[in-house]
Amino acid sequence: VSGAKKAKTDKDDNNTNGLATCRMLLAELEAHQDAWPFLTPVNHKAVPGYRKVIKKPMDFSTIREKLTNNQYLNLETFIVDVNLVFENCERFNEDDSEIGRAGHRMRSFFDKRWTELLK
Ligand SMILES: Cc1ncccc1N[C@@H](C)c1cnc2ccsc2c1
Repeated sequence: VSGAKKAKTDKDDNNTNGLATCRMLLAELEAHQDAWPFLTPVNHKAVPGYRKVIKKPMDFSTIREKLTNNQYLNLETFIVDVNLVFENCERFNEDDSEIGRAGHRMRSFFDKRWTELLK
């Protein structure tokens, strides 16, 4: 029947719980030129003290895994993990270091992008 209202289903609103936004933001983080220190879990065997100092390690590949396994309820829980990457970086690395500077650049990039997307 023409004009019949189509039932709204999740697949229609492809940004259910902001997960499409999470996928877009994560792809941009992974592609960023300053992402290199954050692409894989820090190898605590190769980085003395890391396991003791950083209680909740996080990196972009782990976030990718969690997103793929549907472990993020919404954009907020995703943003908590992304911010954990940057908090760990600031805790362990000097601001005036290669990794420390990369972390600051990545954090300001991310803050700008998700606030733009949420406007
Ligand atoms: C984010 C972070 N925080 C503290 C220590 C390491 C790292 N990143 C790892 C991948 C890493 C591990 N090893 C090296 C060696 C040169 S750069 C680099 C990066």
